[in-house]
Amino acid sequence: MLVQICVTALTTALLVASACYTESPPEQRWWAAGNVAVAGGMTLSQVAGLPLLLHAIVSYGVIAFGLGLVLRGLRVYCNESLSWLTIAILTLIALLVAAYYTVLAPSLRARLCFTGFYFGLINWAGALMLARHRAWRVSGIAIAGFTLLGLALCWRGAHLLLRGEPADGSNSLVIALSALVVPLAQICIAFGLILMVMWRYAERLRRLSTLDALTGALNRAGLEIQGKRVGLRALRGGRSLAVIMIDVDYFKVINDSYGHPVGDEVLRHLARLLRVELRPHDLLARFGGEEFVLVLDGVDREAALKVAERLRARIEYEVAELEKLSVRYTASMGVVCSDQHSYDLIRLISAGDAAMYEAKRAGRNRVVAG
Ligand SMILES: Nc1nc2c(ncn2[C@@H]2O[C@H](COP(=O)(O)OP(=O)(O)OP(=O)(O)O)[C@@H](O)[C@H]2O)c(=O)[nH]1
Repeated sequence: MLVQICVTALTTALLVASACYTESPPEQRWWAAGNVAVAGGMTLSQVAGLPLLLHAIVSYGVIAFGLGLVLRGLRVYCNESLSWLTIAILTLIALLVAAYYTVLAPSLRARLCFTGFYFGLINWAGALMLARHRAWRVSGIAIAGFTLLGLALCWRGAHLLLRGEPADGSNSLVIALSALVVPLAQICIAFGLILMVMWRYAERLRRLSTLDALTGALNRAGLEIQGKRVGLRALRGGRSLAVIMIDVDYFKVINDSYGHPVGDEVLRHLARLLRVELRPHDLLARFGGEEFVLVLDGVDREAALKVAERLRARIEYEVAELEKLSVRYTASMGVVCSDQHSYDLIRLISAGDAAMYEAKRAGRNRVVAG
């Protein structure tokens, strides 16, 4: 039990330290608070000489409360919530049953059996919550930890139920094994939870570094990474790759007439409109100021021209409804395809750009093939 308390203290310190980072998400704070409560409850249950109320009853309530906070953190991580009422019920059940087997029908065996099964089930509920979220690669270690801890606790409970008083079984293989498995599972859970948060940070950073903050389209870095992938895929599959360069006409006039915030809204409006018209695997990137790029896999020159013409007409027809005003705008487009050029995205973009400028020179609001 001393090993278990030491490991609990260590994993709690780890979770608290990681939750102290100012940008830590709320779930991490719930996990840290929950672990502090569990560690406190375990210590209370082990300190001899404490009043029976604290030692045999309150301690289990505190552990159940701590596990409730951990569950709340897991729900927050999965973008759901767990009410305080549920946590209060979890705590109350532990308190009432512990009180029953301490005061009304005193039995250490029954109390330990119940808490083994009860805390085991709560840990399984944690594993289930994460499993339902289906991010196995990210939360696999934490799921394994919760499952293992639940298994060890239920196993201990079942052993006590079948074998009699804890004193009889304290030297048994089951108790020895569970004393090994419980700390191992606690370490798995602590590292698994921290890993989940780190993974989320990494994913957020990756998104931030490849997406344009204003429109949500890919930025140049994102286009470079994903464009290369799409180009290779098309080349290997023997499919055409089309690029459409889109540039808003007289955008400076929109900025100068209505102000930069309205110009920004127009760019957002255009990105939304383009996204709606595209297939899920097409790429949309903001190439610079008011210029966007579309990369279409498996689309030849004729089909790309049709797509561009459809988009041009849609942009011309649509009205960007902003807070107090409506703005109409048009766009010029340059269309190129790997059939006439190469699969090299940089070359396709520069050829598409030349075609787009041709469209500008020819009077704007038109599509030119390169
Ligand atoms: N609101 C806003 N304006 C931007 C942004 N990036 C670039 N711009 C503006 O976009 C305008 C681009 O102007 P120009 O290059 O002259 O192009 P244009 O007015 O669209 O003219 P043509 O392309 O020839 O039809 C400039 O005024 C830039 O300040 C942005 O993120 N938001």
